[in-house]
Amino acid sequence: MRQQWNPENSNIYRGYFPVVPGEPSRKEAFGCGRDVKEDDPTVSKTNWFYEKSTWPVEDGTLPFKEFLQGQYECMHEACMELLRLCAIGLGIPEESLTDLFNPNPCSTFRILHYPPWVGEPPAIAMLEDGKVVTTPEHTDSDFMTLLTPFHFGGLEVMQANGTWAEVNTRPGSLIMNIGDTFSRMLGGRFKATRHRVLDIGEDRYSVPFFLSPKFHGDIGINFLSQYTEDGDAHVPERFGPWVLYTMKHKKKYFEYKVLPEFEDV
Ligand SMILES: O=C(O)CCC(=O)C(=O)O
Ligand SMILES: [Fe+2]
Repeated sequence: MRQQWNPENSNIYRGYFPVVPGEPSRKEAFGCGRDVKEDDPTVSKTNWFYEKSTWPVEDGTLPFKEFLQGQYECMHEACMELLRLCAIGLGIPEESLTDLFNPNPCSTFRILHYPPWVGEPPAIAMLEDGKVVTTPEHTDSDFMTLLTPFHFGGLEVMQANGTWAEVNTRPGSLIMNIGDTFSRMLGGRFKATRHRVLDIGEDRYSVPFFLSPKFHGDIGINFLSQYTEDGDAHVPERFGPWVLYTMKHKKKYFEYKVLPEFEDV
């Protein structure tokens, strides 16, 4: 469990977080990343984006750590392939987006459990039409998300006309969401997907892979003009400080409320 909920633990960012009463987001989750090399000189010790993933003790019945680490790499590779296709579609060199994730992406692979509301949900979770959320509407702050929803319903996306549409899940398929980082770099040419999760009245599980650039990756605006020599000049900006500011001051998700500041230059 993260330090926020168990002061005996040193992990701040990776690991388990519990259901928090009174929050409109009703979920518990375990998240892991790809560990950086112990002595990587490019990674500051105070940078908790790169803290080592923490793992539960295993009893041998399920290779939990090995399975999740394997799935992380599988999802990472799928994202790289999708980004090569995006680059081709945007008319820029094939590896111009994948470079942002090499060698130390800040991505998180998360397994999520949404228990149904028990009793009356807090007013903050209720929608006007009587629906109840277990995750309020939001866009993901990352670059791109690949989501495994299994057969569970409950996920809704906002359409271009401003109305909500239910996502029909197909077991064996993935859902791809564009995140704020990618959308902002492209001046909104790819739109960040606004989405929310509704209470389905029973336990719900989903597995998102939040693809995030390396801490020093340049995610500045007008990204394309570096290649097209067209439009306003690119403004370099590092992913880490930008997303930290967004998470702490703009989005204020309960699971990130107490993230400490750090200097990493
Ligand atoms: O559980 C889902 O279907 C979506 C999860 C989600 O939107 C998120 O964790 O950001
Ligand atoms: Fe999301």
